[in-house]
Amino acid sequence: MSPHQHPAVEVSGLVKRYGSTVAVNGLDLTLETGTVLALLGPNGAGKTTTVEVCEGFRTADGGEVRVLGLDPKRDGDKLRPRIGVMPQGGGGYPGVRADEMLRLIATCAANPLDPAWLIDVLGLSSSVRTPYKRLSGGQQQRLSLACALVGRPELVFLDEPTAGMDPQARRLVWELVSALRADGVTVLLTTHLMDEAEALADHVVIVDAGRVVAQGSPAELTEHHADDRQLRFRARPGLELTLLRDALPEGLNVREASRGTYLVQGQIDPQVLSTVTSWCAQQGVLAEELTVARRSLEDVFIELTGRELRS
Ligand SMILES: Nc1ncnc2c1ncn2[C@@H]1O[C@H](COP(=O)(O)OP(=O)(O)OP(=O)(O)O)[C@@H](O)[C@H]1O
Repeated sequence: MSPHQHPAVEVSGLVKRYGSTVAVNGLDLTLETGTVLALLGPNGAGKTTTVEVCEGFRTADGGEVRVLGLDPKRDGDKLRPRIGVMPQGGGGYPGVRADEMLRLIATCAANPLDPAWLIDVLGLSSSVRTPYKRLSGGQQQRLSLACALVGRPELVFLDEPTAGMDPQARRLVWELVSALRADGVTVLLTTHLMDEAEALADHVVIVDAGRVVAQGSPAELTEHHADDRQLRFRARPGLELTLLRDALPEGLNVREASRGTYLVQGQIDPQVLSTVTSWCAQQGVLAEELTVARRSLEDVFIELTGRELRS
């Protein structure tokens, strides 16, 4: 069978428990070869656990997982040379120097990329002799990404690849992921950053409490309610919204989406905006950061999970 006849990753009904905690609760996802999939969810949603089962680091309690057509646990020896893994939080030896670590990993690969080139591309040239423990969090992340890529994997797992990075380093990583995609490499990444998912992913899977709550391309997820807009403002938490609901036309959804963040969703017209600001004035409430916008991926995420994203 040609390797392109099956998806790069196929997960169905995945269940994983830690004692009484159900970390993953019947999760399904399909990652097509040559595409980028972003797994998006609040803290503790089960993203890392899912990725670690796919990598063969954890054993599932139920469900089916196929990675490049293989069982990650049973066929780990065949799978490992074909995948690259960037774990959450780096994972380097404290005393090892950046270039030593990358060269060591490169020696394990049949046809590695040039470590010096990767060091340069990832902006680590000035820190090659720095011990891992003295690298900044963002530098450790970049080194970890280099280690995941040096073996020219067909499929890469990136667990929060830009966590702790400054905007410039983040941009670098985005460019690298786009270049990987252009080269036909398949990528499964986890992220809390909407702009990251929107910029990089062909397919976004939103996960909450171990289950998929929505999935699609970023455009599909946001265009579902293309005519709807969202009015959003911040004010003191716990405002009583009954009077506001009564004053607004039917069909608008009004709620405190997360502590101190209020949303009015639906057909927002100038009259609705005026009603909301008048109500705020009556309540003696200064509505801060008031915006009216089309629904973004972040709005979809908050609506589905009831949680703000971690910044
Ligand atoms: N080794 C473990 N032992 C016990 N419980 C665990 C372990 N790893 C994760 N969990 C729990 O399983 C659930 C899912 O965790 P997981 O790390 O997979 O979520 P996540 O979506 O990756 O979260 P984050 O964004 O914070 O990394 C959480 O409730 C977490 O506390």
